[in-house]
Amino acid sequence: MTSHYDVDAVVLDIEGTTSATGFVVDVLYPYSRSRFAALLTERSGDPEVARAVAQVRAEIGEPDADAARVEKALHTWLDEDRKATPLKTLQGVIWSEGFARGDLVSHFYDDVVPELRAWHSAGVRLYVYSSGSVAAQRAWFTNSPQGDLTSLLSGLYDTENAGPKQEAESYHRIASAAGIAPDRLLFLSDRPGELDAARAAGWHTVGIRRPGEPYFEQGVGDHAQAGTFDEITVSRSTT
Ligand SMILES: CSCCC(=O)C(=O)COP(=O)(O)O
Ligand SMILES: [Mg+2]
Repeated sequence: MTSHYDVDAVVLDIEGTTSATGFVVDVLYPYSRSRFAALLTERSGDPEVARAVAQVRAEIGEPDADAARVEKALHTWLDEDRKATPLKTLQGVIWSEGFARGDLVSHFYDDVVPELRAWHSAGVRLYVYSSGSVAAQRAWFTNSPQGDLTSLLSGLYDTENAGPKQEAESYHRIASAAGIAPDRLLFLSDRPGELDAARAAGWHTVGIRRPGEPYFEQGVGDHAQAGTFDEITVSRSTT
């Protein structure tokens, strides 16, 4: 069934929504896993790396953890697919360099990019809100099989600049940063907890349910749902 939304902006989750979780887990995760050790030992003085390492140490409650212990924690979080902010920051450093080097090309489901172009042409602003870091998001949209998509985007939000994805406060923060009223925002995500938080902040929500994705069987509760982006029509009235 096609649903229609009159909104000023659509905010996009990535993994499970625009793009396949399998691609992230099978391609991106191994790429970062094999490069953490070098990053932690050779670039510990980089401010972004140092800040993330301090966050890992705080999270595991070991202020003096050495590089090997930090690496072990990162591997455990990877195995659990835990969306920990410092893990995502360090992955973002590694991935953005991998994309720039041409080692990586991102993935978008076939229905996504044509709809993003159509919504953008209709004057609807597009934002990303993902657990992946802003650096990773930028690299992801720059290096897509369909070319550089960053001109479609008005802003990028992650758990560092907006907060946890399952807390309503994060969605209030994004609405206020974007200068858009909550009821003029539509959030697309595969995870019911994220959709619940967005709705609690007054946003419209559509759960994206794609066969084979981790949340497909669980469903998206009582949120509106779509299997593909072309089941959603979006426009922006100017009155
Ligand atoms: C380009 S971001 C890489 C994917 C990732 O690491 C991630 O955690 C995505 O999570 P999402 O919140 O988009 O489901
Ligand atoms: Mg997701």
